[in-house]
Amino acid sequence: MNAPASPSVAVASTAADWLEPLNAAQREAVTHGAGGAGVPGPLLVIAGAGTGKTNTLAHRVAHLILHGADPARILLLTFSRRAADEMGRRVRRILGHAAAEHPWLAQANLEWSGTFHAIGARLLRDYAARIGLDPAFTIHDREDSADLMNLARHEAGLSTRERRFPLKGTCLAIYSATVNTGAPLAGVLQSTFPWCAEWETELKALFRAYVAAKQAQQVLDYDDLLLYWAHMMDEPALAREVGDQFRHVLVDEYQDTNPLQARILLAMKPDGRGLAVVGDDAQAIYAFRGATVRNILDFPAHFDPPARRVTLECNYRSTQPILAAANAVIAQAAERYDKELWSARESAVRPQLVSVRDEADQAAFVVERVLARREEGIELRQQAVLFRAASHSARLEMELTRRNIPFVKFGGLKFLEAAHVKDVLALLRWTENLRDRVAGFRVLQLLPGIGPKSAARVLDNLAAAPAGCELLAEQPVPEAARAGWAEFAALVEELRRADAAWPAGFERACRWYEAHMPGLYDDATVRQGDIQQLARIAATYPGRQRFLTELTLDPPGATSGEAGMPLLDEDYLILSTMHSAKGQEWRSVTVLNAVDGCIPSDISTRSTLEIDEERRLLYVAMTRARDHLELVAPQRFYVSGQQGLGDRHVYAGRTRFISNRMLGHFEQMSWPEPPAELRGTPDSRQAALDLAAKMRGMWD
Ligand SMILES: Nc1ncnc2c1ncn2[C@@H]1O[C@H](COP(=O)(O)OP(=O)(O)OP(=O)(O)O)[C@@H](O)[C@H]1O
Repeated sequence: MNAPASPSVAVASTAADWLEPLNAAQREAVTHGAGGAGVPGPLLVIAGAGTGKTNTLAHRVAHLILHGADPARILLLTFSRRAADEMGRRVRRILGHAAAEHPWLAQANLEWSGTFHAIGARLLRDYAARIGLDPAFTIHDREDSADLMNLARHEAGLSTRERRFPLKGTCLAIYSATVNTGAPLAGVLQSTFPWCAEWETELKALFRAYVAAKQAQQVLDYDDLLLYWAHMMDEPALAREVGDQFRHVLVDEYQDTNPLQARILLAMKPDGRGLAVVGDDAQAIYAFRGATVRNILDFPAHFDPPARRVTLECNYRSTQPILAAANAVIAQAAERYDKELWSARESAVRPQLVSVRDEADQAAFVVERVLARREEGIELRQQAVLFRAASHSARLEMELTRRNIPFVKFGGLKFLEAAHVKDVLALLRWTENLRDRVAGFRVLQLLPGIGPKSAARVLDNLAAAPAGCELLAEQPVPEAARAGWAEFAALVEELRRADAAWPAGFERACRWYEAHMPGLYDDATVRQGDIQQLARIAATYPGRQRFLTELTLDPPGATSGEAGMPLLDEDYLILSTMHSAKGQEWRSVTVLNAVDGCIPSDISTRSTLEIDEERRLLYVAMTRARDHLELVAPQRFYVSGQQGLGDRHVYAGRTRFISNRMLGHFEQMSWPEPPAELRGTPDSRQAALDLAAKMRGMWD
C-alpha cells in the first residue's frame, strides 16, 4: 500500500521533532539534499560500528517520504531480508511519530526494499519479455546449482578423468567468483584457486555447458540474478527506464557489495543523483564471496563533483572500555577510512579475556555466566554467543540442551537445507517450471517405483514437448509406480493452474508429501513438524512465486535446539556465527574460541588480505556488545577422529589479534577460579595445603 503523496503539511509542523534525537553528523546525512528542488546528489555515509547507521538510513527514508517522495519510488537495498524488514519497521515508527496527525503516513509501505538478489529477481520478472526471459523462471539455490553443475560435469566426461578434476562445489565456487568479480577466469584461478589452474580450458567448457543447461531449463542461479540485471543495465534505454523508476536508491552495508553490484548501481544512477550508500570499511567481511572494500573506498570519485561524504563517529552502543578494546584490534588493519570512534557510555568494566582448560569447560563457563546475567535481569535473548565457524558451538549446544536452556542458532545448517523441506520446495518449484530438471529429478524420485533412470526419461520427454503441452499423466512410468502416478499427475496439474489458490494449494502438496514420508524417512514423524512449520511460513506470503523466490534467496537462518522454532514470546539464548551477527546488537556478547586457528580460522591465513578480513570479523563480533563482552580462550582442543575415549589434544594460543600490548584493555582471568586457599603467593599456598607433611605422615 502506498501512502498518498501530499506530506508537505506534516513537514512544516514537525520537522524539528524527528530530527532532534540525531547528532549533527547523522542529521547532515538524513537531510542531505532533501526538500530541495531537484534530486539530491550522491551521498556516502561512512559509519563506524554502532554509530547509528541503520538508524540514520531509516531516518533518511522517512525524511524523504515526509518531504514528498513517493515510497513506491524508493529503492532500498539491504544485506538481508531481516535487515529490510527491520528498516521498514523503523521507517514506519519514525513516520508515525513525525506525523501523528497524518496516520496514513505510518502505513507507508516500502515496496522496493530487499536484497540485491531479491530486487533483481523482481525486476527480471517485470522486464522478462524485453530481455528474452520466461517470466516463470525458477531460481536455484546453491545446492541445486551444485547439482546442475555436477550433471554438466558428468556429461562432459570430467568425472572420469584419471587425475582429479575439481568437485562440483569447487567448480561452482570458481564460476561464482568469476561472475561476481568480473575478473577473467585465469586471474581468478591464479589468485584464489591455484590448484585448479591446470583445468582452465576444461572449466571454461564446463561453464559453457552449465549456462546452456540453465537456459534450456529456464532456471537462474543466485549469480544470474545480478548478472542478468547488470547486463540489462548495459542497455542504455533500459538502464534509464529502471533508473527513473526509482527516484531514490539507498544502499546499506555498502562495504560488502561486489563489483557487479556496484556496476548495477552506477548504470542505474550514472550521475549519482538520488544515490546514497552507507557502510563501514572496517566491517567488510565478505571478500570470500567476491565483495570488495574498494567499492566503498572508490565511491566518491565516480562522480563529478565527487559524492558528499559524511562520517559518523559517535558510538551509541558499546561502553567506552568495550569500544577501546575493539578499536585496538582494528587499529592494526592496513587500509581504511580514518575515523576515531568514541562512546559517551562510561564504564569501569573492561571486557574479559577468560582462559579455560578446554571446550567442555568453555561450555560450562558460558552457561554459568549466561544464567548469572539472567538473574541480574538481562534476558536470554539479550545475550549472544558468537563464533567463527558453525561447528564451534557444538559442545555448548549439548550443554544447553542438557540444562534445558532454549537457544536459537543463526548460521550453520539451515532449516531449508533439511532433505524433507527441500523435497516439498522442489515439488513447488517443479510445478512452477516443469523444465527445472534439478527440481524434477528430486520430485519424481519421491514416488515409489521411480528411480533415476525413469525420472530422467520423464524429464527428457517433458523437455522435448512444446511448452504448455507437457502431458504428465501420459508419461511412461514403471509398473511399480503406476498406482500413484495418476494421483501425482493430477496434483501437479492442479497446482500448475494459474488460478490455483494459495496457500490452499500448498497445503494440498504437503498432504500428498506427508503421505509419502513414512516410505522415505525412518523418522517421518519428527520431520513432519518441519513441514507444518513450512506451511505456517508459506501462509504469510501472497503467492507461490513470491514464496519460492524469497525463500530461496533469503532462507530463514535459524535452527533451534527445540523441535521447531521457539514461540515468539519465549526467551532464548542467541547463538550465531560472526558473519550472521552482522548488524545486530546485544547487551552481552561472549566470543567462543578466541584462539589462533579458530579466529583467524586456519583456512584463512594464506594472505594478508585474508588475515585482515578475519581481524575485521573479530572486530564485528566485539562491537556487537552493549554492556558486557567476554572472549573465551580454551587452552586445549581434543583431536577429533580418535578411537573410543582417546585423549589426544592440541594446545592453542590466544588469537594473534590480541597482542600482548593490547592486554591492558582486558581483564584477564581463568575459569574455574582456583579455590581461595590456592590463590595468593606460593608461601601462603604451602601453608594452606602442606602436602609434604602428608607424605611424611604416611609412614608414621
Ligand atoms: N542519535 C542517537 N541517539 C541515541 N542512540 C542512538 C542514536 N543513533 C543510534 N543510536 C543507537 O545506537 C545503537 C546502534 O545503532 P545502529 O544499530 O543503527 O548502528 P549501526 O551503525 O547500524 O551499527 P553496526 O554498523 O555496528 O551494525 C542502537 O541501539 C541505536 O538505537
